[in-house]
Amino acid sequence: MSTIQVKDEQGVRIITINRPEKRNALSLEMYTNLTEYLIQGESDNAIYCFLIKGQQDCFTSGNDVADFLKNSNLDSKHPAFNFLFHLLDLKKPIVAAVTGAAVGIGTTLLLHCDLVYADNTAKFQLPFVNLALVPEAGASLLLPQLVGPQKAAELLLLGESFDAQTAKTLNIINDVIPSETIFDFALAQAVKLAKQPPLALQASRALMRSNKELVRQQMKDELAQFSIRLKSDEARTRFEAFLKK
Ligand SMILES: C/C=C/C(=O)SCCNC(=O)CCNC(=O)[C@H](O)C(C)(C)COP(=O)(O)OP(=O)(O)OC[C@H]1O[C@@H](n2cnc3c(N)ncnc32)[C@H](O)[C@@H]1OP(=O)(O)O
Repeated sequence: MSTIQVKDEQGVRIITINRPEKRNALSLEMYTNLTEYLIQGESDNAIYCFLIKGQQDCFTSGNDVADFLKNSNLDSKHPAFNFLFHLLDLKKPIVAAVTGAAVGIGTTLLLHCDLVYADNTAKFQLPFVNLALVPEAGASLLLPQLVGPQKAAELLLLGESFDAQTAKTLNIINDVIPSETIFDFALAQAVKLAKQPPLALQASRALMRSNKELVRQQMKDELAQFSIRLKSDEARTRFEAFLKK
């Protein structure tokens, strides 16, 4: 079974993260596949929108922590960061359906999505500092803009988990949807987007993201810090502690 599954339906490219035994932790190969599916979908004239989801009990636990230990050399071509830069440059809209854990990049990628739905099992967390790292995906810029600097400091510097209701109050997600219907609901919303006039949809989306170059620069600055921190003793100690647990 592939760890990233893809299915095209009613003009929507549905991307499902599928590595349940590791709580959908994202390996290098999974990032590469995610990026390929985004690139293919962008150039496919029959695709108008993306939907990203995980399993019913887990969205993604974020970057594979074991990979952090094995591959500590980072640049913009690293599969995780390459994926994030492609996400930034996407023209077609993205819907996300979050169920269970959405940790690290599992939460920050949502800041690049257009419509985000979660169920009551969703648990968001940004444990970058806890892992002796720094935020990525432009979260150090986008999150303070979205939730205010004090709340962003609480989420990013303390790195505690928060639930779907909190995420809704903070405007990180659009709505909380019952677990039984969340995937159908998210698909229906994606199909609605797919039926909009595509050029107007994409042009409007681009206008709403007029700070894109600022976000790109922030992502480059984050990457520079991230790669320094990733090699630090304090980070390696945290990764080893998690893996030994
Ligand atoms: C550029 C991007 C950066 C980032 O994304 S930074 C964030 C990195 N992610 C994390 O730090 C999250 C680590 N995972 C967790 O905190 C917990 O897991 C969860 C809260 C997500 C779920 O907890 P529970 O339901 O108790 O599951 P469990 O027993 O901890 O994990 C089950 C198996 O999955 C493996 N696993 C979970 N998350 C990861 C991960 N992120 N990287 C590698 N492995 C992971 C475990 O080790 C274990 O495996 P075994 O059954 O072999 O012992």
